[in-house]
Amino acid sequence: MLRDVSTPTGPRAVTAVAPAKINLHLAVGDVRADGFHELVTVYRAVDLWEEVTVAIEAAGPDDETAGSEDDVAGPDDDVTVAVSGPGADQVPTDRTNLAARAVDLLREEVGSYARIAIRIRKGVPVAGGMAGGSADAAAALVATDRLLGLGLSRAELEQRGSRLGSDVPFCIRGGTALGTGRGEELATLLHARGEQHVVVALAAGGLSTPVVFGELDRLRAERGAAEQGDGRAVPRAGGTERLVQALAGDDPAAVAALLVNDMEPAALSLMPALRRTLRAGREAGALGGMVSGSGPTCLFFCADREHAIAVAAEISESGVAREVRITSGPVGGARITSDATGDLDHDHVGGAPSAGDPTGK
Ligand SMILES: C[C@@](CO)(OP(=O)(O)O)[C@H](O)COP(=O)(O)OP(=O)(O)OC[C@H]1O[C@@H](n2ccc(N)nc2=O)[C@H](O)[C@@H]1O
Ligand SMILES: Nc1ncnc2c1ncn2[C@@H]1O[C@H](COP(=O)(O)OP(=O)(O)O)[C@@H](O)[C@H]1O
Repeated sequence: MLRDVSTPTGPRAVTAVAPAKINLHLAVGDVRADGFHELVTVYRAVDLWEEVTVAIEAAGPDDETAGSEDDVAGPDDDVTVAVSGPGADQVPTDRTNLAARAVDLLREEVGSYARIAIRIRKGVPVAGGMAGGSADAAAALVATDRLLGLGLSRAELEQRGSRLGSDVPFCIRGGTALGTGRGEELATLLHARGEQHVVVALAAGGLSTPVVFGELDRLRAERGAAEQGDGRAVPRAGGTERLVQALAGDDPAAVAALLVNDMEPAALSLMPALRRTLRAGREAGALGGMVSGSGPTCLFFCADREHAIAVAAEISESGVAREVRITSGPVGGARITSDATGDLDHDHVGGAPSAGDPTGK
């Protein structure tokens, strides 16, 4: 099954893209014994993309030693990572990079010694609650599978992805899906085809996902005693049925009325300035606004693209956001955009559909 990566035939560099996600519904349950929280979420892939190129620099000397200890974790320079685009300086370039971990996972599985160069172009806000790192892992898995000739199915790639992060399987799958477990168990929502146009307001700085989950636990514990009715309780989202029904239709206002994010109070507690951002979006006439996942990016849902452009302009003018973008969804999941022969050649690397383009188009 494993292609001989030392031969000059076949792709020597593969580029894949993977989309950002938003959570239209994010219900967070209690923390589990493994430290993760039980989630019920409606994921949607939107038109902001990470682009990952995975290239073979040189093959290892003796693939026949596959299975020896050496091939399990190669020396540090076996996999190199270069990152470009907005926020690149906040992304690790060592083996902890999720794209590098994805490459390692597949190399380890087949005992490949190939030296790999990874190039990431960021198009998703870093640490913004839109799964940029997970999208890197998703794109890297898809690209490495092709590069090493593994031929894994989408389901097999998603299963590998779940070992790298809860959001990774969805970044592979794309579209709209119900996520359960810690977010990695997916069921595609085939009828949820209504399009959403969304204004994305980036904050100055990021929020750490585990810190926001921790803050939610803290708030719930602190206010738990008050859940009898003094209004201080941290709300918990109900079921997804009505939202799923609304997503099958073409009324963006009906969808906007049903958006919910249990993590929002925790993100607001850690970054109170986000209240101003949410207020600015409401005042700009958005149909609905919410913090994106663990934040601090805020999302504003609009009637159509023209409406989104108007809302974006007003939010931008109000000065509450570091940067404002427009995007839409659903879009598909991770896919290969270039399967080049020869050394890593950036002129041949297909551009991500919208990486770095503020309009998302
Ligand atoms: C909250 C969500 C909502 O989609 O995304 P973001 O908004 O951060 O992008 C996700 O659950 C984030 O998924 P992801 O970023 O892949 O998280 P992981 O790497 O799996 O986990 C990072 C850490 O977050 C916490 N975590 C994550 C998922 C989960 N269901 N419960 C958790 O408590 C754990 O502390 C874990 O160690
Ligand atoms: N490719 C990557 N590999 C590893 N970490 C990453 C990668 N991209 C971003 N990060 C880091 O992971 C953390 C979360 O980033 P990101 O995935 O962009 O946001 P979020 O988890 O909020 O959706 C940040 O600290 C960021 O530096």
